[in-house]
Amino acid sequence: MSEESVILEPSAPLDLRLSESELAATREHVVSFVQRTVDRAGADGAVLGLSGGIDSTLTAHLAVEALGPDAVHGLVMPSEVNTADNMSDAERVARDLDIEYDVIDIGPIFDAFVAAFPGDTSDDRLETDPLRTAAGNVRVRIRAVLDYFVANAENRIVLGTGNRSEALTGYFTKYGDGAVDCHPIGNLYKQQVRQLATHVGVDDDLVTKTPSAEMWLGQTDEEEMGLGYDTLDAILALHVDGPLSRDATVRALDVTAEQVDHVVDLYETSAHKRAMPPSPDPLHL
Ligand SMILES: Nc1ncnc2c1ncn2[C@@H]1O[C@H](COP(=O)(O)OP(=O)(O)OC[C@H]2O[C@@H]([n+]3cccc(C(=O)O)c3)[C@H](O)[C@@H]2O)[C@@H](O)[C@H]1O
Ligand SMILES: Nc1ncnc2c1ncn2[C@@H]1O[C@H](COP(=O)(O)OP(=O)(O)OP(=O)(O)O)[C@@H](O)[C@H]1O
Ligand SMILES: [Mg+2]
Repeated sequence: MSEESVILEPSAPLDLRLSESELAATREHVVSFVQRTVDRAGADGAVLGLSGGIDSTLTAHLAVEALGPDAVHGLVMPSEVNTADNMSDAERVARDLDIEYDVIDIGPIFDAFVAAFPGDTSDDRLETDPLRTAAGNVRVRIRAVLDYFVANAENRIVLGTGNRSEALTGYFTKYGDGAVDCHPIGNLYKQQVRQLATHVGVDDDLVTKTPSAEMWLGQTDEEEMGLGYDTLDAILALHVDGPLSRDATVRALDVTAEQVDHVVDLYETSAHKRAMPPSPDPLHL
């Protein structure tokens, strides 16, 4: 973590945990959602990217429960900014679930994109924003292209792995990891993703791993967003999704007004990522 970044947690975090019976109901709800979505699409199964992170691991577990291992295809898509540990965890998940999977090195595809771009794409520039984010988003979008190649070729749908915390803050790449056919765990805050993962039997080291988009070396979600998931989830649940005012949220969570404003800003500035691209109203000439 860089010296200037500070991740603040509330002194009294909101307890968003689900009870065992709620976890069982949520599991059943998501599994039947995946079954229904595949059925309605007339598809033969699903494809998803496996990163070794908890969102894709939980989604893969629930997809296998819904469709059976033969109907789930995983893609592990490393590049030079992914850690070997994460990629071997991704393969471990596929092997443990007994699903078909491919490992596709996206490094050469990314290099071709960079080589085709007419501007200065020297390594120094690619490691500094705004090009660092732009380049990371290219990697994410390359994975989406490969997901859809498999979906088209094998009559599958693409399963997204986005959760509610990411959706409400816009913490995903538009038309990258957001380019999917459905989000099975899209109603769960990150804390609930971890809890459901434990409930369905995901290994503890995967549940407790530090969340990272791996768009560049050393990236972590919490450092980039400027607050920890427990704080973020609590503010989302009470204020953005819930009825509490800004001041009541500050009092209830012992967070600062600036933290609440920061989350509201993430929510408001990412509205375009949660909507269909707009066109002007029809003009009847
Ligand atoms: N108001 C508006 N109305 C319509 N469109 C608007 C817009 N503002 C920006 N845009 C468009 O959106 C673009 C910016 O959005 P986008 O291209 O997504 O790029 P951006 O949001 O800048 O970057 C993606 C963010 O998501 C994070 N991420 C990505 C992938 C995975 C994960 C993870 O958790 O694993 C996290 C990543 O670390 C980064 O912070 C602009 O360049 C513009 O084209
Ligand atoms: N190297 C990769 N290979 C295959 N898929 C990937 C890779 N990196 C990211 N993805 C896909 O993009 C999704 C979004 O990444 P994200 O980091 O939000 O989720 P995660 O890695 O599953 O969990 P966490 O947020 O805890 O790191 C992943 O769930 C996965 O489907
Ligand atoms: Mg990740």
